[in-house]
Amino acid sequence: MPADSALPPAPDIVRSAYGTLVVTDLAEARHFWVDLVGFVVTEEDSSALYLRGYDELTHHNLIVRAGPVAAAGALGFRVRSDSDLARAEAYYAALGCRTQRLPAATVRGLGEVVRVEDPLGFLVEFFASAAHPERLQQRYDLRRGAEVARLDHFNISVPDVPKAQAYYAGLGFGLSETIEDEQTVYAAWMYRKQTVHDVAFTGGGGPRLHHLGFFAHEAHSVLRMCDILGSLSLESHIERGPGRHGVSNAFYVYLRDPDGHRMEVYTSDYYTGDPDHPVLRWSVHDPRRRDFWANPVVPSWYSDASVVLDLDEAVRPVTELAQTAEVTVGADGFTAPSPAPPE
Ligand SMILES: O=C1C=CC(S(=O)(=O)O)=CC1(O)O
Ligand SMILES: [Fe+2]
Repeated sequence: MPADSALPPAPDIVRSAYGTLVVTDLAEARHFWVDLVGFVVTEEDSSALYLRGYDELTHHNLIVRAGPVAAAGALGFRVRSDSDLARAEAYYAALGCRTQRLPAATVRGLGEVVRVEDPLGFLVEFFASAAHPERLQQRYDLRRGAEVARLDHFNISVPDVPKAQAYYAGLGFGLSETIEDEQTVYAAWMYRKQTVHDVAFTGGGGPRLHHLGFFAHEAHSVLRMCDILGSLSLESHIERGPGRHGVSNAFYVYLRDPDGHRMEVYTSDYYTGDPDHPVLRWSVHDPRRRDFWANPVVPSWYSDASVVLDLDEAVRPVTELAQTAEVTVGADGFTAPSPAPPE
């Protein structure tokens, strides 16, 4: 990767804005994401759903589209102005990445989009202008399920966490929290908007999408989502939690959709907007790091993630973890934290 000084200016990224999931049964996925989780349908046709949360003022936070293989498509970032689209093309060309400029409305509800295969192997899209559908923030009468407000973050599974951290630092992302020891950074959380993260890196085979994180305003929404699934005997969609994170301090639950794509309902993290915002570094030996009450992380949360597509819609090959694993799966199938250092 060229030194940052040799690169043209990076696009001014405002926030992570939408994810794209390819599903093998659109009707089944619609039932999960709309009927159960409660997303609002901005637009839909026979091949795709354009969904948004109740606070989202642009066209969508999630595109769910039909395809032959369950996979993650593009991760969408909002940039500040149209000139940032040209910056994105120049920046990624200088990185040796393939880029495409898509005419307005190619992605429903958006103006021109620059689509890129980024250096980590993910498909990302940059957009500056978007349609503004009906404002739903105070339509409490419509709220259902987890009452998701907006997309909050992407969590991506990467074989080399420091490489991912350096790439996003080059895009001007701040660092809010890490999980590390003297030798390794196992995970990191980075932001453009003034909250804990727009993107997080989980060490593992990649490029894979670990999960899409969606913000809800109240911890009650996390609990209500779990109660709804329990009431319908659909508790198998609950993978991990509910609980309180150590990292981010958010209250959370993770769900798996019918194709196994992971989503998180996430609430009450914190402000990171001051220029001297200090990094919170968690020891990998701290059992409270991922769940503040030290409830164990289920093995699937570390092992499973969604494969990703390239510009040609082909599934990207997965490179195995290229650094020390954060945890090892014990003989009983549960994770065993890395051994504490000798006293
Ligand atoms: O959003 C998140 C915030 C914290 C955590 S962790 O499990 O507490 O590390 C995971 C996460 O990246 O999904
Ligand atoms: Fe998350």
